[in-house]
Amino acid sequence: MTFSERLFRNVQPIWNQNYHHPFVQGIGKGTLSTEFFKEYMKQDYVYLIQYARLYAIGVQKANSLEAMTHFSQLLHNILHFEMNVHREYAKRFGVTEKELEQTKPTPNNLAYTSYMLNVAQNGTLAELISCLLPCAWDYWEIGKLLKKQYGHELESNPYKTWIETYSSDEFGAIAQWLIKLLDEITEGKPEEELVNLEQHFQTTSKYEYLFWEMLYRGQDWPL
Ligand SMILES: Cc1ncc(C[n+]2csc(CCO)c2C)c(N)n1
Repeated sequence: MTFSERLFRNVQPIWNQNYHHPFVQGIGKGTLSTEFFKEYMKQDYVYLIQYARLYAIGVQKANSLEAMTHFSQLLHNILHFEMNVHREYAKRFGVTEKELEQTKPTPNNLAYTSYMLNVAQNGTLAELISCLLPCAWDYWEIGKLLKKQYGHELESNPYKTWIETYSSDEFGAIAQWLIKLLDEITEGKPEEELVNLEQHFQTTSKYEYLFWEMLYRGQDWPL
């Protein structure tokens, strides 16, 4: 079994919770209120700004020119394409780009990105990938599952673009490339190191769940 197969198998209890989360299901059915989705776009926008920095650190820590080039491509794509989905939705819902950019991250959002940035800056390339992979992989799985479950009524779903984006082969290819690289660089590594990497993978998977929770519960700072 490859390391990524082990990660995938062990993370299922967490990812299942993500998939069944009422916020995610609301996107799939198209019944999630505009107000909720608007808040999600705002929080996710500032999340992606921080996430993009992880790819920049990937450029810095890459173990080959090929990996370096790929990380820089991912950095470009997130800034120009994925964040554009957010900008388009925001425009549709009357949120300006400035408003998006100036969103204050909630406690969970800030904790999630701070955790990844800390590991990325102080850890190895394998640690960096273990942290950022659940985000790319789990969303692809969610996108595919929602498309399978609700694909027949997608035309009338206001969140169609979101579902189409994350279930697409292009997004799948991002996760697949990260998986391949992680499997390559962890081959033959001692169990102790793999346990540490799996810990990062599990932690950021739990943060993915907490991201949906914070949106659903309207988490904010107390003061
Ligand atoms: C909280 C949160 N988690 C995951 C994603 C999805 N996502 C973010 S970056 C990326 C890979 C892009 O190269 C993917 C799939 C999101 N938007 N928001």
